[in-house]
Amino acid sequence: MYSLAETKTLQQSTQTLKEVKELNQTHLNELKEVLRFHEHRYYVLSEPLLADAEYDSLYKQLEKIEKEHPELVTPDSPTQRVGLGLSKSFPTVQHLVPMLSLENSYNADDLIDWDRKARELTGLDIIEYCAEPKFDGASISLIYENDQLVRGVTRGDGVEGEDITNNIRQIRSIPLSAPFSKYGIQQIEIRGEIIMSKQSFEKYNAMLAEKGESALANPRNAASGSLRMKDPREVAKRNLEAFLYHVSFYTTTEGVTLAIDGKPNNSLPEEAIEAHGTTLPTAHTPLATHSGSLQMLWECGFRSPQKEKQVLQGIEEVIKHVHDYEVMRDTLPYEIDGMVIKVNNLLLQDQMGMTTHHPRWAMAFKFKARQATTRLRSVEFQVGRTGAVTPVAKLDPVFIGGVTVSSISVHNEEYIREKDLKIGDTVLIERAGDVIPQIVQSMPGLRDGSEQPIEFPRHCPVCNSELAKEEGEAVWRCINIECRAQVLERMIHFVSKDAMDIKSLGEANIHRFYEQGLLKDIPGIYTLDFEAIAQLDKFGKKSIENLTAAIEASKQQPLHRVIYGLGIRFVGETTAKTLANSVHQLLELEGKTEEELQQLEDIGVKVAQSIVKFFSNPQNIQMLKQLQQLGLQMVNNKTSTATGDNSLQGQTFLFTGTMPVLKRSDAEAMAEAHGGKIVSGVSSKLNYLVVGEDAGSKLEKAKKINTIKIIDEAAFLKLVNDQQAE
Ligand SMILES: NC(=O)c1ccc[n+]([C@@H]2O[C@H](COP(=O)([O-])OP(=O)(O)OC[C@H]3O[C@@H](n4cnc5c(N)ncnc54)[C@H](O)[C@@H]3O)[C@@H](O)[C@H]2O)c1
Ligand SMILES: [Zn+2]
Repeated sequence: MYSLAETKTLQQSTQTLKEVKELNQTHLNELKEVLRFHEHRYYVLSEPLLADAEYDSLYKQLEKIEKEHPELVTPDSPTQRVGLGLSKSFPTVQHLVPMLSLENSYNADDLIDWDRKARELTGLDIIEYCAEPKFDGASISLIYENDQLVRGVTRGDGVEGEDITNNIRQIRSIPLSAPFSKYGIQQIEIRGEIIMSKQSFEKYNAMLAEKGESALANPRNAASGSLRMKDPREVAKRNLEAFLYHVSFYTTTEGVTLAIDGKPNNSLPEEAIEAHGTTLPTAHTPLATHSGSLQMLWECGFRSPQKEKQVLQGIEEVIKHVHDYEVMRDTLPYEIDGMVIKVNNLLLQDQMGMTTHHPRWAMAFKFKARQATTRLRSVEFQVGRTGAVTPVAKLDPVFIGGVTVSSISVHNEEYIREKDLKIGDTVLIERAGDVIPQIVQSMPGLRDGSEQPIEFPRHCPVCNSELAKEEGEAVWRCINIECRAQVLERMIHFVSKDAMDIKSLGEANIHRFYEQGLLKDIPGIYTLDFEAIAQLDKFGKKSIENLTAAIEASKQQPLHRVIYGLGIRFVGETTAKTLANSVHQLLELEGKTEEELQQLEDIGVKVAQSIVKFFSNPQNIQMLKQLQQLGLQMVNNKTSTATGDNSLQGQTFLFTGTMPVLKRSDAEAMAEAHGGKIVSGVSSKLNYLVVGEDAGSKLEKAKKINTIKIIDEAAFLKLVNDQQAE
C-alpha cells in the first residue's frame, strides 16, 4: 500500500512531528496521515516502525486538537475508528458486537478523574472495580454454539475481522468445546488475547535467526504475526497461548439474546433485539458481574485471568494495586503493558455505555513505556580494565522507562552483525525494568543509502597498540598492560563500591590525579601526596580530610574485597569470596595450580587459568607485596580470629555521634575483630569513647571520668591499624 519512497517520507514526517513540543491545527493533516500510516504498519503488516508510546503520544495530541476544534473532525480521522485496514489474506467477517479499543491512563490522576466521571454517571459513592493484567498480544473473538467452537476472528478494524478459525484451533489453551449449556447458554461470543510467552518468544526468534530471518521486536508482534500464518500446522509450532477475559454477548437456550457490550449488531435476529434490547436481567447469574464471568469462563475450561484478577472497592484501592502490579511486571512469564480496570457490575457497565472508540466502564492503565525509536549517530570504542574493547553506540537522546538514554553498549562485532547495525540507522531500543538498555533491532527498511558500516578498529583507540583476539572469543583486546585506559579503569574498579568502596576517590579524582602525575597505580592510592593535592583547584581542607580518612578506612576492608578489587578476569564477587576463604594469606594463591583452584566451588577451567595467569605475573606479586606493606588486609579475617589477632583484647569501646567515614556497625565489628569489646554505656569500665559529629550526653559524661580515652575516628583507625602492624 505504501511505496518505499512514501514510507521514507512518512517516517521523516513522523520524526518532525515527534520533535514539535505542542502540535496544533496546522499539523492536523500531516498528523492524521502519519497515524494512518503507522496503524497500517502495526495492524496490517505487524511491522511497526514506531514504539507504542510514541504512537500513543501522537494519537493523544490528535485527540486534543480535535477536542479544541470539533469542527475539524473528519470521518476518516484515526480517532473515529479503531484500527485501519485488513490484510485480506483471510475472509473477513463482521463482529457480532464491535470490538472497541480502551481508553488509556498513565497516572493516578487519570484514574481519579475517570472514577469521578463514573460516580457521576452512576450516582454511586463508591464503585466496585475488577482489575486484571493488560495482556500484550493480539485480541480475538471466539464464538461457541451448542458448546462447540465455531468461529475465531481477529479484531481487524473493530467492525470486521479476519476469520482465522483454523489457526485458532491450534492453540491448546482454547478448548474446542466448552460446557456453556450448563449455564443455559446456547451461543456465546467471548474475547481475549493471544499471547506468546517470553520463553516461546525467545525460541521463536532463535528459530528465525537460524533461518537467517530478522528477529521480531516483541512477543506481541510475534503473536499477531503467528495468528495470520497460512499453514495452521505452523501456528501449532509457535506455542501460542490465550487469555479469555470478556463475554460480549450470548443467547440462552430459551432463545433470549443478551448483548453485554451495548447494542447488538444488525446481524442478530431483529426480533431478539426488539424483545430484549441491551438490558441484562439482574437475576441472570453468574453473569451479573465481570468477575463472575471470568469465574464462569474458568470453570468452562478457559484460561481466564481468574487468578490474576482482583476485585477492589473504590479507586484508591485500584491505584495501589496497579502500582504494586507494575513492580512485579518482570517476574511474569508473559508481557503485560499495563492493567485494565473494569466496573465490576454489568448493569452499571450497561448504564455507563460507550463512545465510538471505547467503553466508558473500562480503563487501561499503561505502565511506563520501555521502548522508543531513535537514531544511531556514531559508535565509540571504549577500553576496559581487562583491555576489552567495547563498541558503544551513541544515540539521539530518548526518554524511556523514566530515564534519558543516549548511549548503549553494542557488545562486539558479532552482535553488531547479528543486529545488522549501521551508523545512521533508526533503531528500536528497550529498557525493561532495571535492565541495561538494549537495542532490540535496526530498521533496515528505512535506510536511504547514507548509512555507514561500523568499522572495528585494529589498534587500541587509547594507546594505539595492536589489538588481539583469543581463539573462540568475540572480543578484541588491547594487551598492552601499561595502556592508559586499562590503568585508569583498574584503579576505578579497585575503589568501586563493591570492591574497596573509597567513595571520596571517585572516577573524576582518579582521572585528575593521574593526569597530574600524582597517581599511577593501585598502591599509589595509599601513598598519595596530599600536600600536592591540596594545591589543586577545589581541594579544600575538608575534602583532603575526608579523602585521607576514606583511604585509611579502606585498609580494613576484608580480603575478599581486595581480591575482587584486583580485577582479575572472570573473578566476580562470589569467586573472590571463595578465593579469600581458601587461604590464610593472599599470597598463598601464588603457588596454586589450575587443578588445585578447580577443586574450589564454582571455579572452572577458564577462571582457574585466569587466576594462575594473574599470580604468575611478577608485576602483580610486586604490587600485592606493596599493598601488604601499606597495611591492607591480606589475611582471611575468619582465620585471623582463629589464629588470634587479638591486639585489642580486654579493651572496651563505645561509639557515639556520626563518624565521617565508618558506619557505626562496621566500626564496632572492626573493634571486635581485633578482640575489643563493645559496651553500652559510659562508666569507669569503658576504655575508649570514639566520638563523631554531634556527640551528646555520652561525651559529657565521659569527660568526667578521666580514665576514659576520648578519641575520634581517625585515631580509632590508627589504633586498629597500628596494633595490626605489630
Ligand atoms: N507502534 C505503532 O506504530 C502503533 C500503531 C498503532 C497502534 N499501536 C498501539 O496499539 C494501541 C492501540 O491499540 P488498541 O486499540 O488495541 O488499544 P490498546 O492495545 O491500548 O488496548 C486495547 C486492547 O487491550 C487488549 N487487552 C489486553 N488485556 C485486556 C484485558 N484484560 N481486558 C480488556 N482488553 C485487554 C485488548 O486486545 C484490547 O483490544 C496503541 O495504544 C498503541 O500502543 C501502535
Ligand atoms: Zn591500549
